[in-house]
Amino acid sequence: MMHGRVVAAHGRQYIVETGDGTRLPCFPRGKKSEVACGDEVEFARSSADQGVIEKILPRRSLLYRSNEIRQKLIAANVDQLVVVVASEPAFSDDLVTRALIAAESEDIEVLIALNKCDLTDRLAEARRQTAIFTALGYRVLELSALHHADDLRPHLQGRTSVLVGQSGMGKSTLVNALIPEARAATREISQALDSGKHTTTHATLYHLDADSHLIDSPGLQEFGLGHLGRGEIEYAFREFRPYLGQCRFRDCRHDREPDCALRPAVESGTVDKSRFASYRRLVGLEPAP
Ligand SMILES: Nc1nc2c(ncn2[C@@H]2O[C@H](COP(=O)(O)OP(=O)(O)OP(=O)(O)O)[C@@H](O)[C@H]2O)c(=O)[nH]1
Ligand SMILES: [Zn+2]
Repeated sequence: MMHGRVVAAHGRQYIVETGDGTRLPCFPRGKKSEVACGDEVEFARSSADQGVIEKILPRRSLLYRSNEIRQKLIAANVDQLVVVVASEPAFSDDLVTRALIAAESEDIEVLIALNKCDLTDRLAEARRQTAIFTALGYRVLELSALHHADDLRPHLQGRTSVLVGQSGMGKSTLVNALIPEARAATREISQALDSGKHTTTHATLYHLDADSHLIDSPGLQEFGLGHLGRGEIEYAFREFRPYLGQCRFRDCRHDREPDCALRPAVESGTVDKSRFASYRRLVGLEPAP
């Protein structure tokens, strides 16, 4: 049995890399594929150019994505989530909040990268949006992937980070600037996995240096929170924590229950109203926009 790390995931196919840099396309044993990019695995060679993943080693962390139908794993063993937003086009606060919740629930650090700061038309508005997160203690880094992508590099040092963002925020521009061989690597991986078909991989891990790694997860539109209960979601709103457990009812949803401890904090402005509105949408008290 060999030990390796999953550096690319596409459907049920994976590329596993060993310590000496050798790479092998692998399938998981069994029908259900629960392997994620970043996983440490034990695998065996089943033919000259293919292997079988026999075992997933214990994970430090695990992030999910989802569509309407099901949850999928996006990345394992990451220390940091980098959420790329931009001055334009406008970005969704709810999507950022979803990403933050996914990170909070796995104890992953968060960095919000506000990209395209060279485009100033909407910059003030974008800064108003990120200020809410800064006030909550999240780090926000202003960036221009086109001109100064290297500004992100120190924040990736010594960690495994996963980059997520809505389409158009400049995530690909950032990856290509930080990892010049990314395009070639992507081509190589899709060849190995799909024998030439033009499909993008769900997630790819790139090495920045010996102990700094970046996982790019294309087309990530939405963070699946289906695996989280209401209690975990409310806890992930870090500014709610002082009020949790203070309501009259233990299972208070902070909706219309009497003697709710959280609602007065929202009404007085101590807790940001737009964040409370996100909470209501995320737990289904309010329809999603
Ligand atoms: N002015 C400016 N434009 C940028 C910057 N970063 C990216 N862009 C542009 O924004 C557009 C979208 O960038 P992409 O890197 O393709 O965005 P993406 O987030 O990867 O989007 P998808 O590929 O749809 O997931 C492109 O036209 C980029 O050239 C930046 O820092 N400044
Ligand atoms: Zn309450």
